[in-house]
Amino acid sequence: MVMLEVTMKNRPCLVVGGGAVAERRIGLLLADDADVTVISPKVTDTIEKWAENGEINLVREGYEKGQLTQADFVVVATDSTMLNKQCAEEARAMGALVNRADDNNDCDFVFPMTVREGALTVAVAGDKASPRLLKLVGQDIRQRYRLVAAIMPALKEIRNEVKLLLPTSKERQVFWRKHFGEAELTQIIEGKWKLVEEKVRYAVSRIGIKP
Ligand SMILES: C[C@@]1(CC(=O)O)c2cc3[nH]c(cc4nc(cc5[nH]c(cc(n2)[C@H]1CCC(=O)O)[C@@](C)(CC(=O)O)[C@@H]5CCC(=O)O)C(CC(=O)O)=C4CCC(=O)O)c(CCC(=O)O)c3CC(=O)O
Ligand SMILES: NC(=O)C1=CN([C@@H]2O[C@H](COP(=O)(O)OP(=O)(O)OC[C@H]3O[C@@H](n4cnc5c(N)ncnc54)[C@H](O)[C@@H]3O)[C@@H](O)[C@H]2O)C=CC1
Repeated sequence: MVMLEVTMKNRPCLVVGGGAVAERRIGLLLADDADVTVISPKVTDTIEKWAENGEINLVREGYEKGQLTQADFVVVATDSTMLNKQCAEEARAMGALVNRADDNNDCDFVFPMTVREGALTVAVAGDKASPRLLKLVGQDIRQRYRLVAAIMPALKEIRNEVKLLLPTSKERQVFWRKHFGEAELTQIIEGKWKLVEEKVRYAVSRIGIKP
């Protein structure tokens, strides 16, 4: 599998099933403004609220063969293995990519464990070995990189300045490789961003000045 970030805005997505797993996936899709349709006779309270607020289109029926509407991504998450298998086959025949909650070998795409902390997004996948372990790793990463996330807006600003001062991509690459490396990352993690910022800003101020 190749890990990608996909823009879901206005993209037709279908979720079959309305339980806890479906709810989690719908939440992720809505966070990027996907066009979500849910097919399920029963749904969780949260899914019910999304439907009331017009955030999703809810079809209150049990999925039956031949009932799927066109979608780019289909999440299959009913509590019946037989139904899930049938639904995944039908969705694929329509050309959709399928995520099947009860069988990790029958997925065209999976949802990696994703942690967001400010501007930082880290996604962790684990060869489908243990979602529980992924969750723990994700929590650990969020903790470890909290300070990194916090300084990202400041670093972005410096990067934009460097873009204006150094005209070629090659020059910018050389600049960043020289002034921003593992040692700086360690300092940021240790809460010493101000020191790093000072050093990098000094280097920026020296751009164009012969050593
Ligand atoms: C393949 C994948 C496909 C996919 O669904 O995309 C898949 C498949 C399955 N999960 C199962 C079980 C559980 N999944 C979770 C939790 C999460 N599962 C997620 C991803 C993925 N799960 C994809 C793999 C990604 C990869 O590994 O690279 C996370 C990361 C993201 C998310 O779901 O959004 C989310 C954590 C985030 C969160 O909780 O916030 C828990 C933990 C819990 O509930 O506390 C349990 C119970 C404990 C356990 O089993 O470890 C079962 C067995 C069902 C059964 O036994 O019947 C299958 C099916 C199978 O294994 O065949
Ligand atoms: N991928 C993952 O992270 C996990 C996957 N699972 C698997 O996913 C399955 C679903 O898990 P939960 O959401 O917890 O189950 P759940 O029991 O909470 O929800 C099942 C949903 O399927 C719906 N459903 C039943 N028949 C249907 C039909 N004909 N058409 C449409 N919807 C129908 C029900 O109305 C209900 O909303 C589990 O059976 C399990 O195999 C379980 C835990 C985690």
